[in-house]
Amino acid sequence: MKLEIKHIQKSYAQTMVLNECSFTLTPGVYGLLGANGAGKSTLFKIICGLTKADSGNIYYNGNAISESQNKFNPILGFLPQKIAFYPEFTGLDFLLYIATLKGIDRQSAKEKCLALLTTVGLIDVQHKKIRKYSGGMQQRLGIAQAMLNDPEILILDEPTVGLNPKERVKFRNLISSFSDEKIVILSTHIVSDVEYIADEILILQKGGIQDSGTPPELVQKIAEQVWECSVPHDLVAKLLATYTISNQKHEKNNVILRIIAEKKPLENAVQVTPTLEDLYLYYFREAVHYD
Ligand SMILES: Nc1ncnc2c1ncn2[C@@H]1O[C@H](COP(=O)(O)OP(=O)(O)OP(=O)(O)O)[C@@H](O)[C@H]1O
Repeated sequence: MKLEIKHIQKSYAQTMVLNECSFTLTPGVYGLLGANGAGKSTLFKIICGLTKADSGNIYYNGNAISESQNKFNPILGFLPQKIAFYPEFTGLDFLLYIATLKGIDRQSAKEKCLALLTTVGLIDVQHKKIRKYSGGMQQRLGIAQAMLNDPEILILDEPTVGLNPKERVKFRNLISSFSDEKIVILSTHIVSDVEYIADEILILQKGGIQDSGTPPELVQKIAEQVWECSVPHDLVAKLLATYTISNQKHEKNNVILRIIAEKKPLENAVQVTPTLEDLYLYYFREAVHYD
């Protein structure tokens, strides 16, 4: 199973969003990391045939999907960033409706919907109207609809938005159990969500995949560039303006700063083991603001 994204180009008016974007996915879980506006949703919509690329193509097992989107759709599951629910539908009715749209036969549809509602922890509220669901419940229903056709390729745009910590853990387990022999690609701003489940991280920046690798491989790139040091409170503002700071812990008399820098930033700085969170800051420092 192979999904190849080749030379995708996409602009909106004068803004180039994707520029010669190319990468290949085989079965596994991929975390797509990118700053706001990097083009993650655009890329997903192009793969799903909801937005047209200006040029380039996508191949599934060697076949260009633009020429056979209808054949490709049944093996695809997609959770868009903003899903349009019918608020007066119940959770079960909504899934049955999506099952009809996906062409799942009526007999197995109900069975599948109930099984998925159980998996995402909504079975007890299956007859409740969606407008009464919390944000996290709606998100879980969105994840369920994406999985309804047991897709070979599952694309989830910010799937963990609105989930509480307990739901996040459940989500990770759900993806791990689902991902066998499948391609799962998810975007998120919450680095810890992909740190544990993604086999590979893809860094989307400047219109293309700038870097990719397992979390330990990627983190290795900044192995000697993460420092911790204790500084007085009145020095923090100046250091924030000078360095990329991935964390600050305020203590009674001082502040412990975690600084990403090629050279030792302060006399008392000690090198520490980098995390994926540090790496995110390293790549997207220009896009991160503290104001
Ligand atoms: N339909 C559209 N018309 C014009 N510009 C668009 C359209 N869709 C997206 N854009 C712009 O393209 C860029 C990429 O947007 P996209 O939503 O793909 O990024 P993203 O990485 O998913 O961002 P976020 O993490 O904020 O959701 C942004 O500058 C956005 O404003």
